[in-house]
Formats: sequence, structure tokens, C-alpha cells
Amino acid sequence: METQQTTKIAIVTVSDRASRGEYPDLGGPEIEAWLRAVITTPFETALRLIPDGRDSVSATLAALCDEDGVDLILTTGGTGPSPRDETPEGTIAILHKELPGFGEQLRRASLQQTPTAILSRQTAGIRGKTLIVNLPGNPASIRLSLNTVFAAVPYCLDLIGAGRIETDPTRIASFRPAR
Ligand SMILES: Nc1ncnc2c1ncn2[C@@H]1O[C@H](COP(=O)(O)OP(=O)(O)OP(=O)(O)O)[C@@H](O)[C@H]1O
Ligand SMILES: Nc1nc2c(c(=O)[nH]1)N[C@H]1C(S)=C(S)[C@@H](COP(=O)(O)O)O[C@H]1N2
Repeated sequence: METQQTTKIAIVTVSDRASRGEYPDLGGPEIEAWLRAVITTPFETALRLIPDGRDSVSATLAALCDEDGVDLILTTGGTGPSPRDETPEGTIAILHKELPGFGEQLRRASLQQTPTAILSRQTAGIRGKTLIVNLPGNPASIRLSLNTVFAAVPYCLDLIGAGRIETDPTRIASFRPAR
């Protein structure tokens, strides 16, 4: 019988103020709680809290992919138009392939929550065997964001040779087309 591998998921909060301790990071724990409620296969998480900026994001993401071999990275924060918001630039800089559909769908769904959803430049993509997805910084956006794109994540991980994820179908019906 095949043994189920433990999937590695990194959660990266990108926030100047939270990383300086000016407020507690609520976004990272919110993502972790959502994952624990939805994923039914074994996985481990690594949480990072880093300052805004292209180099800060690029270095963190590249190390998680290349040194730690994580299967999935979810970032939160730094996707807006403010001068220090450079999470998409830092992400794109280290991607091998961009997956623009994630950002498109996240903005479309978030418009139901707030008209300022169009200010988020969030994107996603692949580096090696890692899928990286940007989410907005507002912790209140996390549940809606993950609910709207996560059905496509397990199949994407299959396609890039990353770890296998199963989800609770009453929460998220993962979609795997017949191949
Ligand atoms: N990780 C977080 N934990 C708790 N609240 C957050 C976090 N990130 C953002 N927020 C809150 O969400 C709202 C919108 O986020 P904003 O775009 O100002 O944050 P940011 O640019 O990620 O934060 P920062 O200014 O620290 O870099 C703000 O009210 C902020 O207080
Ligand atoms: N679902 C959802 N999406 C959202 C928001 C939100 O509150 N909920 N905030 C918007 C706002 S106000 C901004 S400026 C951008 C970027 O936020 P960030 O820089 O914290 O990533 O995300 C947008 N997307």
C-alpha cells in the first residue's frame, strides 16, 4: 500500500507593521485555521512574518521553494498600490510560470465583499514543484479568497508533481478532471 506523504504548506504574512510587532498577525493564523478545517490529508505548515518589499518577498519565497521544498505557499498582504506593497513583484520575480487566473478570480469574488478589491494586484504561479498564491492583507478577506480558488489547487499540485491534497467535500469540492 502506498504511504501518504506529508504535504508542506508555507504561509507568508507580508506586513511592515505586523513584522515590527505594531499589531498581531491575524492573517497567517486565519489561513492556517482554514487549511486545518478543509484539508483531510496529512500536511505540515510553516508560518513566516516578513516586512513588505520585493527583495524580502523574493528571498523568502525562493528559499521556501528551493531549500525547504514546500508544495504550496500562500502569501497575505502587500498586494495593493501603496509604495511599500510589492508582493506581486517579489512573487513574479521568482516564478517560472505565472497563473493569472487566480488573481482574476480572486478580484472578481472579492468585489462582492468590497469595491476596493480591484486595488489588489495579487497573482499566482509555479516555481519548480511549488505553487505560490498571493492573497490580500485584510484578514477578513482570507476565507472568501480561499473558498473561491482552492478547488483548483489540488489538481494544480498534481500537475506540477507536488504533494497530493484531499479536501473535505462538504467544505471544498476539489476538482480533478479525468485524464
Ligand atoms: N497580517 C495582518 N494581521 C492583522 N491585520 C492586518 C494584517 N495585514 C493587514 N491587516 C489589516 O488589514 C487592513 C488592510 O491592510 P493594509 O493594506 O493596510 O495592510 P498592509 O499593507 O498589509 O500592512 P502594513 O502597512 O503593515 O504593511 C488594515 O486595517 C490592517 O490593519
Ligand atoms: N476580499 C477582499 N479583497 C480585498 C480587500 C478586502 O477587504 N477583502 N481589500 C482590498 C484593498 S482595500 C486593497 S488596498 C487590496 C490590497 O491589500 P494588501 O496590500 O493588504 O494586500 O486588497 C483588496 N482586496
